[in-house]
Amino acid sequence: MSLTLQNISIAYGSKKILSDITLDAIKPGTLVALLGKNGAGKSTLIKGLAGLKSYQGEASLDGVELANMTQHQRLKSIGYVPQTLPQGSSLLAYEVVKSVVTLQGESTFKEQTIEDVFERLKISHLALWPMHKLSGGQRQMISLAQAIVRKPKLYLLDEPTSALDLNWQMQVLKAIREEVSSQNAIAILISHDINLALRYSDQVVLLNQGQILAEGPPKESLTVDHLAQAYNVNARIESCSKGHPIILIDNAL
Ligand SMILES: Nc1ncnc2c1ncn2[C@@H]1O[C@H](COP(=O)(O)OP(=O)(O)OP(=O)(O)O)[C@@H](O)[C@H]1O
Repeated sequence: MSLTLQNISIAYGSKKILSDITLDAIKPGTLVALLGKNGAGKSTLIKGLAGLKSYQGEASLDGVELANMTQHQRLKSIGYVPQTLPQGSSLLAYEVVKSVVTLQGESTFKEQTIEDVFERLKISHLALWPMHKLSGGQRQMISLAQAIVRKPKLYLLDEPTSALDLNWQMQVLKAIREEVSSQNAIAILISHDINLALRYSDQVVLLNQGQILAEGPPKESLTVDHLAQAYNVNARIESCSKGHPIILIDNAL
C-alpha cells in the first residue's frame, strides 16, 4: 500500500492554486505533515485527495486513482477530517460517531469498536453528551473519532488540533501516530505548529506559492532558509534541554 501523487494541479476557476505537486510513493505507517503559510494551498490539496475538488494529474492509493473511487470505496479507504468543526446538534456524540459506520454499510460492526475509539481518545465521558453541549475542542475530538472508527488506509486531517488545548494537542498527535503505526495507514496532517510537525511527523511537505518548497524528513526539510521562504520569518533551530531540536521564531521579516 502506498500513496503516490504525480503532477497534481488544482485551480479554482481560472485561478491556479497548486501546480505539479509530485510525491514519491508514501509508505504505510507514514505520518506526513503538510505545512505552509495561510493560502498556500494545503486544504485545497487535501480536498482534492478527499474527492471534494477535482484535480489534474494522478493520485493513487494502492494503485487506485482517488478521483475514480466510488463513494463507497472512498468511505472505506479515506478518513477526512475537515477544518470546520462538526455542527452542534441534539444527536449524542456516540450516535454521531456511529453514523459514519452505518453510512459505510458495515453489517458486522461491533459497538465495542466505537467504545474502544472513545476510550483510546480518552473521550468516553463525552459519548452520551448531545453535540450542542460540547465545546469546539470536544467537537473536534468527535470529528477525529469519526475518522478513526472507520480504520481508513489514508487519513486526511485538516488542522485536527486547531481547537485543542496543549494537553489535547499532545493526546491527539499521539493517538494519530499510534493509529498510523498500528494500522499501517498513511496520514497527511495539516498544521501551523511546526514544532509538533518536527516532533511527530515522519515526513514534511512544505508548500509555497502552489508548489513544493521542501519535502523529506522533518529535520532536513524545516531549515532556517526554508522557514524564511515559506513563512517570511527569522527562525532559529536550537536543541532543547532534552536534546530535541526546537524551532524558535525571532521575528517576522
Ligand atoms: N472556494 C474557493 N474559491 C476560490 N478560491 C478559493 C476557494 N477556496 C480557497 N481558495 C483560494 O485558494 C488558495 C488556497 O487556499 P487553501 O484553503 O487551500 O489554503 P491553506 O494553505 O489551507 O490556508 P490556511 O492555512 O489559511 O487554511 C487561497 O488563495 C484561497 O483564497
